[in-house]
This record gives sequence, C-alpha cells and structure tokens, in this order.
Amino acid sequence: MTSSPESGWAVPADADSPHEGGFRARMDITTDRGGPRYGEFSEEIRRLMDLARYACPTPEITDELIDQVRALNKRLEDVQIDEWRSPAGTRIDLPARGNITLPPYEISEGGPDGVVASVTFRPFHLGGNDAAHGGHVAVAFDDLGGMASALAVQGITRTAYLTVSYRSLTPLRTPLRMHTWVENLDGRKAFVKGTLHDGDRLCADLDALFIALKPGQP
Ligand SMILES: CCCCCCCCCC(=O)SCCNC(=O)CCNC(=O)[C@H](O)C(C)(C)COP(=O)(O)OP(=O)(O)OC[C@H]1O[C@@H](n2cnc3c(N)ncnc32)[C@H](O)[C@@H]1OP(=O)(O)O
Repeated sequence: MTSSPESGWAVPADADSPHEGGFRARMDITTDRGGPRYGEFSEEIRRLMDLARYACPTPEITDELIDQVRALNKRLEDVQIDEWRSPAGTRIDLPARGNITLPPYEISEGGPDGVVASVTFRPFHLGGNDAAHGGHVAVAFDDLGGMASALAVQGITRTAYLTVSYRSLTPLRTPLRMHTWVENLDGRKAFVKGTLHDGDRLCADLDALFIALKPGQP
C-alpha cells in the first residue's frame, strides 16, 4: 500500500505497475473504466464542489452534510486503485480525460500545430469577484501545454518552467478558447506558447519549457 500519513488515505500499490519512468510508459487507455456513466459521476462531483464553494449551511445542515459526505467517501474508499488504472486521467472520451482535478476542457484540434481546446472554469475555480483563480488558469495551461509538447516530441514531457501573464479577467462558467503550441523544439527542450481567449479578448498567455523525459526517467 502507498499511504499518506497526514490523512490516513491509502491506495493499493500495483504489483504489475506499467510505470517505467515518465508519467506512464505504457499508455493503458480504455474508455470502459468506471462504466458508461462515469462522466456523469465526474460532473456530479464538480457540481458538489460548485455548490459547496458557495454554500452557507446552518450548523444543523453542516452536521447532516458531514454524515452524507462521510458515507460517500466510505463508498469511494472501497474502490480505490492506483493512479495508472484509475479512470480519472485515462478516460479520453470525457472532458479533461475524465480528470476531475483539471478545469474541464474539450479538445477540437491536436497535432503538429498544437492543441486547441474549449476550457470552462467552474464556479469552484473562483479566485475573486466572479473571476477564475490564476492558479487554475496555470493548471489548464500546464496540462494543455504538456499535451502540445508531448505531441511534438512524441513522448512524455515534464514542465521545467511555466510563466503565465494575466492580461484580463478570466470569466467563470464561460467556454473559453485555449491554444497551446510548440514554438521551438531544441533536442529534448520544447518551448511552448499559449493563449486563452474569451471571444476576441485575451485573458492570459503562456511561456513555458517542457523537457522530454529520457527512458526510465521518473
Ligand atoms: C498526453 C498527456 C498530456 C499530459 C500533460 C500533463 C502535463 C503536466 C505537466 C506537469 O505538470 S509536470 C510536473 C511539474 N514539473 C516537474 O515536477 C518537473 C521537476 N523537474 C524535473 O523533473 C527536471 O528538472 C526536468 C525533467 C524538468 C529536467 O531535468 P533533466 O535532468 O531531465 O534535464 P537537464 O537538467 O539535463 O536539462 C535539460 C536541458 O533543459 C534545460 N533546463 C532544465 N530545466 C530548466 C529550467 N527550469 N529553465 C531553463 N532551462 C532548463 C537545461 O539547461 C538543459 O539544457 P541544455 O540541453 O541546453 O543543456
């Protein structure tokens, strides 16, 4: 078992792990894990986060909610699995590969010219004054910048640096256009640029370096 002493949370270690360096040496992709309604489950979890972010329950309702969320967590504890086989991150048929920790996005283009996606920051991605938190904007750039670099090097990359310039407020609940592309490929180094637009308005742009991992590199 791999465990986190702070929370007592543990996931079963995979005796036959496909992890041989990088994020995932063998991409074990399937759209079956979690079942046909896994996308609905992810969406309900996001909705839970949205509602919790803006909720102001009475003490009695907080007591009730704790019991209900504990029961839900208990149910999820029973079906824990290692990161390499969890649907979250491998369900390529779902927004953001089914990864509920990412701002949900849907890719419309992905290839040598980069990646174009529609990203929607949810109410729970609030930074302040109804605008997205800058950290969540960086998360979206990291993932889609990582995808553009992975496509360019045809392998796994890791972020060496990532600079986001915030040009105007990024709205919540609005489909936004994110474009990431490799400006320059120099050996293992992929210099990536990116933009995030709300219609014609530039919300943020990206300047990042991703490094292609060597075989076996963690
Ligand atoms: C399809 C699926 C898509 C999924 C996308 C998911 C994307 C998510 C991406 C991430 O979030 S990754 C997590 C955040 N990143 C990290 O945790 C990385 C931590 N750092 C490292 O692991 C290593 O430092 C790193 C792999 C980035 C580089 O180490 P290496 O030992 O492989 O490279 P090395 O130090 O030999 O440097 C290689 C080249 O890069 C240059 N370099 C490395 N780090 C740099 C840096 N920070 N700034 C500028 N240049 C840098 C370095 O100077 C050198 O240049 P030259 O080849 O010209 O000599």
